[in-house]
Amino acid sequence: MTTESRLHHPDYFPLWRESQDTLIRTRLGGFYYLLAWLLTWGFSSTPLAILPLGIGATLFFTLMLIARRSHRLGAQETTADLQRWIDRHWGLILLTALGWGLAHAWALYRPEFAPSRLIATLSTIAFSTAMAFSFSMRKLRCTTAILLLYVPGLLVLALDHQQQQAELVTLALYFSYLLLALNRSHQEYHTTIALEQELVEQRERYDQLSRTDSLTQLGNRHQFNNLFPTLVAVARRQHTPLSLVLIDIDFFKRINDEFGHSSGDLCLQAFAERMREVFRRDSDALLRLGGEEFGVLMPDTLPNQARVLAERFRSELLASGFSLNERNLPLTASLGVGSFDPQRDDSPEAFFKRVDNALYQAKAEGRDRIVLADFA
Ligand SMILES: Nc1nc2c(ncn2[C@@H]2O[C@H](COP(=O)(O)OP(=O)(O)OP(=O)(O)O)[C@@H](O)[C@H]2O)c(=O)[nH]1
Repeated sequence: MTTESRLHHPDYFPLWRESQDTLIRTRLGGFYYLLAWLLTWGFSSTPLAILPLGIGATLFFTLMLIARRSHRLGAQETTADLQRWIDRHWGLILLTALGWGLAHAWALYRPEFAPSRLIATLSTIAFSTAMAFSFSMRKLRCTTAILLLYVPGLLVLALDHQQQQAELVTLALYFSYLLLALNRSHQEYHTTIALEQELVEQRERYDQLSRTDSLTQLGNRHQFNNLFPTLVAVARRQHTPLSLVLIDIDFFKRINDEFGHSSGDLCLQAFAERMREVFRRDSDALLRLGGEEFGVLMPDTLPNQARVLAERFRSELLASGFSLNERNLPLTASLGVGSFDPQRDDSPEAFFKRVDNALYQAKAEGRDRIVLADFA
């Protein structure tokens, strides 16, 4: 199954979209955590005196950056693959958030960070704001990430709440705003996804309609034009058989003339139903190519198998005719049957022409018969 066709599956699309969004939005994040730490450390009063801590935290944020960047989204096969990728990526996001929350708390706690504590606090506000707006696809996880960013710092401020009251209250208020913003952003995100999904499904429906003959529900000429060259190319490349049966109803004009156009339509529908009963393989493509001309494309079908099926179709049609208003009318068809032969057919058009000539010959020889293009 291609990604394109999987996207039309209602369970697959939201996860696929979410993983794409997560990937795009996480790209820059890892870098800014590292930068914020380097600034906080570098502008502390004694960066060299806290070298082990400085290097340790730098390594941690570098590692997180590399892990995020290298956690790529491959050609994910199933919804379970996507779900696993999203879970793992959230693991990285939450771990980075915890790392930064602790770094911020440490910067608030230790006096050597006094000159750079504003950098750390501003960074916490920036990271949690970005989190609330950019990662709102999962509310619980995003709330956890904001808590991990915020709570360690708030706890440190609370320890010394007499001195830090203003900062503590401001940060706590901003925190409540972030939770409200996250809630709204979460709803907006999922409304947008639902709309997009509806569009994808609508496009699929229109696409299906444009490929289907509305009277018989078989594939139409447009579908044939798309499918035929592709199947011929596959048969040529993989050396697999491909058979084509062209069918034309005999004297169909008489039905229209004698019983009216709507009876002619009923006849075409019954004819298509009969085709579905005989050519039953999933891989067979049943098509209405024009007025009363039909085609069956049969991949992986040898000439003899195609001939047997075509003959069965012809004889059963002859035997049963067409029932109209409790009357049984005679109904026959002429058929051209052929298989793609790379030695003889240098193009899809040449193959079609060969089978079409066989159909023409079946008509010319008296109708209600099969002519094999391979021997014509
Ligand atoms: N009811 C109906 N008739 C259609 C439709 N499309 C084409 N036709 C009719 O199909 C008839 C085809 O007539 P012809 O091409 O002379 O073929 P035929 O009468 O089947 O004769 P042979 O093919 O030579 O055996 C015409 O009368 C068309 O109007 C359709 O969608 N509905």
